[in-house]
Amino acid sequence: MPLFRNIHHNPEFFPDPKHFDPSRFEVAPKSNTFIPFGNGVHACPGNELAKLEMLIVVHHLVTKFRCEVVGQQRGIEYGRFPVPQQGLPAKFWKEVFNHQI
Ligand code: HEM
Repeated sequence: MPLFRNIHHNPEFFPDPKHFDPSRFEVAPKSNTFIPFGNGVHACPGNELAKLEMLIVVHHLVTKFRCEVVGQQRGIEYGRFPVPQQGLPAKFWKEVFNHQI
């Protein structure tokens, strides 16, 4: 199995790879350099479901809730997948928005 983390942290493909910069994806990455769901015969079969779930969760969070991070952030832990060190405690509250289309 390829080491996806190494590919995703290769500065040749992702300059300053440890810097959280979602805007880097405004330009599509070079093919076969961004493979969060793996590839080949064992590529993740839950790929499309996972993306749909993320889209639904983010949609509801940004349209119905407000949030803020509680306490200080302590960096990123680089295991097989990057995760916030000691979790990412956050507070969410429901907000009533006046959506007029
Ligand atoms: C953000 C969410 C997810 C990520 C980043 C992810 C990532 C991955 C990765 C990197 C692999 C290994 C691919 C390889 O070996 O080349 C994998 C395998 C797998 N994933 Fe996911 N996955 C996610 C969600 C899901 C979901 C929602 C399901 C099922 C509902 C799922 C089911 C599986 C299964 C069964 C395998 C093993 C496939 C095999 O060995 O043939 N995954 N996933």
